Amino acid sequence: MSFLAIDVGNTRLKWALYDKPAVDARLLAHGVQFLENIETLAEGDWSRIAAPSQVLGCVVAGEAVRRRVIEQLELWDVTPQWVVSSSAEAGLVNGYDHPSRLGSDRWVAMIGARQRLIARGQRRPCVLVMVGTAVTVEAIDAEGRFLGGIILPGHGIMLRALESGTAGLHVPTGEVRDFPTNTSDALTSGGTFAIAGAVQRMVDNLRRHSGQEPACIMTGGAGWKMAPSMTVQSELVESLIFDGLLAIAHHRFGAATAA
Ligand SMILES: Nc1ncnc2c1ncn2[C@@H]1O[C@H](COP(=O)(O)OP(=O)(O)OP(=O)(O)O)[C@@H](O)[C@H]1O
Ligand SMILES: CC(C)(CO)[C@@H](O)C(=O)NCCC(=O)O
Ligand SMILES: [K+]
Repeated sequence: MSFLAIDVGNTRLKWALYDKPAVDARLLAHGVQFLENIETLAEGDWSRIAAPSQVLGCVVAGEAVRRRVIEQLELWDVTPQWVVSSSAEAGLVNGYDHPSRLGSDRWVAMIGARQRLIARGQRRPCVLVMVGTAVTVEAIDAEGRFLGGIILPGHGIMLRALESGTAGLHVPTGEVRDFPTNTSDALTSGGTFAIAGAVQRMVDNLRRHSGQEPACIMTGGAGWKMAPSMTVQSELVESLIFDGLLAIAHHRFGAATAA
């Protein structure tokens, strides 16, 4: 009955094992590996967990990485399924020009966010921020339609771009300050304000569009670093991609299992 959910980002693979493919599932085990260490999974972390009966993943790291993950999954007699963004799934409608070109991590996280609001009886517009290797900021209306979103470089990419494009910006990580007075603080605050400012702008856009105050939900490996510097009130939910994978699995496998 157990269900393995996998999120393969551009830097790290995150996995979580649940007792069933359903929104009320219990977490049994979880872990994370940098992409360069994927080959250790079958003989390492995954050798210590019970064989899952279903596997559902989302991959944005490319086909070669996906194949390396599939090789590790050969440890068990299970055929993994991979989420491809579609025009509608699990209560969310996709407004992208070409729905399948939307990153599956964005799609899955939005499904997780929508599910979370509905569970609380909050049918309100929502801005979803995902802070990973890249940062995405999505707008979802009160009816569950993804209106559109933005992609910007993550903190690490911003810093590396500045380091490689200039002579004088090789400095240690600094602090976030309102008025930075040294290079380290100026760079760290610049990256942080870029992300916080982009979120503020999307919240303004969505408020203007919908005439309602949007909820703001944040997720991703570096979400906790951004949380203290946000200018809009936001809720940090570390597990949003897994919540989304559970919601999709619930629709795909759960109904059949319960019948
Ligand atoms: N102070 C900071 N604030 C925001 N982001 C930061 C900060 N410091 C580092 N980062 C960036 O956060 C990025 C994402 O971190 P992490 O690898 O934990 O996220 P992730 O969700 O696992 O990423 P992915 O899913 O893309 O693999 C890193 O590339 C790092 O550059
Ligand atoms: C934007 C990222 C890198 C965020 O992880 C990923 O969702 C992706 O590769 N997306 C494909 C392009 C798009 O979403 O429009
Ligand atoms: K991600």
